[in-house]
Amino acid sequence: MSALLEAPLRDGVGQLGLSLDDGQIEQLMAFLDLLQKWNKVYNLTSLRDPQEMLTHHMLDSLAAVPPLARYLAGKGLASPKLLDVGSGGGLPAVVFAICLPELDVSCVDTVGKKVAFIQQVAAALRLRNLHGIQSRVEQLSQQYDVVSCRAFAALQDFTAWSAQTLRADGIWLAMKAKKPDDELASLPATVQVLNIEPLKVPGLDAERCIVWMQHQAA
Ligand SMILES: C[S@@+](CC[C@H](N)C(=O)[O-])C[C@H]1O[C@@H](n2cnc3c(N)ncnc32)[C@H](O)[C@@H]1O
Repeated sequence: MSALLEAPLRDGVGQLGLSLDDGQIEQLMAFLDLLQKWNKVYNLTSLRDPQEMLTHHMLDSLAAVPPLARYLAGKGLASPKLLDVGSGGGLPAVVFAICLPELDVSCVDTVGKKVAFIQQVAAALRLRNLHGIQSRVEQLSQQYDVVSCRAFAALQDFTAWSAQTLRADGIWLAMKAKKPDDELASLPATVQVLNIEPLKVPGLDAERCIVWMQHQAA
């Protein structure tokens, strides 16, 4: 079924200016298949239509890859580490791990079966840079260069609950629909907003952005 989605996926990847090899396209397609196959068992997403999964989940997540890649290239880190908070079925984490093989991606979620799904995806797609952690993010102590989220929580909760996991010189990447003015206004002085970057998702006529934030220097 989802083989029919390969052409629109390749088209979207092209529109985003991403250069992915055939192996990476195969991994993205295989991830879509696994999401569809296990959705009912693991309750990963409310979307059931494969075409919607492509646009609303996969292309939506892919749209954040070029900005993330630019950030990582600018930092020049030898082995960057990202934590995706509340990653559920692996969005955007699995897409990041496929497109950026040099990035080590950890997914934290409270729900064991969602973490089991991430581990299953990592094994099936041979993604050695993808890991699942079952925990509340508040209970983690390891630190990361980038801490991301999508459809997780208001910015003030996301940053408060994950603050101890972000290195002093690290960055938060929060994927949002339209610019969340109320949430931005509620952020404490300890969080500095660096940029609100609009995203254009191929095939989706909707507002999307990344809110980039960092620890405010004391
Ligand atoms: C709406 S889902 C979003 C899933 C995915 N990021 C996406 O965009 O489709 C939010 C996820 O956050 C997880 N979650 C909620 N509170 C959490 C916490 N304190 N720490 C870690 N995960 C949490 C939930 O179990 C759920 O899987």
